[in-house]
Amino acid sequence: MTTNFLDRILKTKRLEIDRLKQQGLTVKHSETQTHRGFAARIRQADKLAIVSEVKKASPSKGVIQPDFHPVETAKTYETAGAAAISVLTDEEYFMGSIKDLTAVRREVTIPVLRKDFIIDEVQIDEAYLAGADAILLICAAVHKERLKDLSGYARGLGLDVLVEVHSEHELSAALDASASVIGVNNRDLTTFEVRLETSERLIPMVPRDIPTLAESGIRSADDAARMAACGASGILVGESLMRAGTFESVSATLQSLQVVRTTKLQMR
Ligand SMILES: O=C(O)c1ccccc1NCC(=O)[C@H](O)[C@H](O)COP(=O)(O)O
Repeated sequence: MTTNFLDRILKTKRLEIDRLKQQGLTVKHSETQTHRGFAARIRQADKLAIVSEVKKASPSKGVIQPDFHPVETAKTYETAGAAAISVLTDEEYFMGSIKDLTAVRREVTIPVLRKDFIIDEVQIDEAYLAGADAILLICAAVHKERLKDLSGYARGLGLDVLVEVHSEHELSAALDASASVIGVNNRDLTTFEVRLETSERLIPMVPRDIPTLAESGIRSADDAARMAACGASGILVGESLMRAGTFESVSATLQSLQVVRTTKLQMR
């Protein structure tokens, strides 16, 4: 049997889940928290909503930003007009941390997404306790029925759920799982190949009342305009913002991506 990179990541996640369960990590019902609406921010943005990602490294690119300051980066994103922040919390493959999420959430006022490979309720509890407003669920990582369970569990805690798809088949599972937002990942997580055509094919199939994000490989105003033209409510951008460097350069990059939404999109 061949093992792809996603399988490798999920194997690591199962070990992390065992550790979290051994620690007895769980949400008590008295621990109610106020959440910033992630889906609402994407829906309401008058231009293409930019979910800006705090991402030190990735399996496909290695170290992206060696001079990594998650809180400063997130504050720059917010000042430059990001709709929300995505924090990669995976340690082993992305050099992130759940502590980065807590620190970022404390210093910004916009919603914060936990970007990780979530396959168990205990990881949702961990996200909740760390202060996340939303979590990511990846269709390629869980079976259809588990996706529904995990989405229902997160929404029961008041978290928004971004469900990520890469094919028609996965889109149907995401719709069944009552996603708050549907993300189309342009990156194939098994081969790392990036094709913006994936969003162009799938986003028009999403019912108009569900906000959508085009994810990965968006580097220029032209790319952003292509995503807006196919009806995306917003885009999720990591690498090109992380490589931008200075405050001025990050702001200029982010603002260049905030293209006008299409007429069709304004109706979402
Ligand atoms: O980025 C990777 O190499 C990667 C590999 C395997 C699984 C997931 C991966 N990335 C997660 C993401 O979805 C991206 O960080 C996100 O969409 C931003 O993409 P980009 O703008 O291309 O950094």
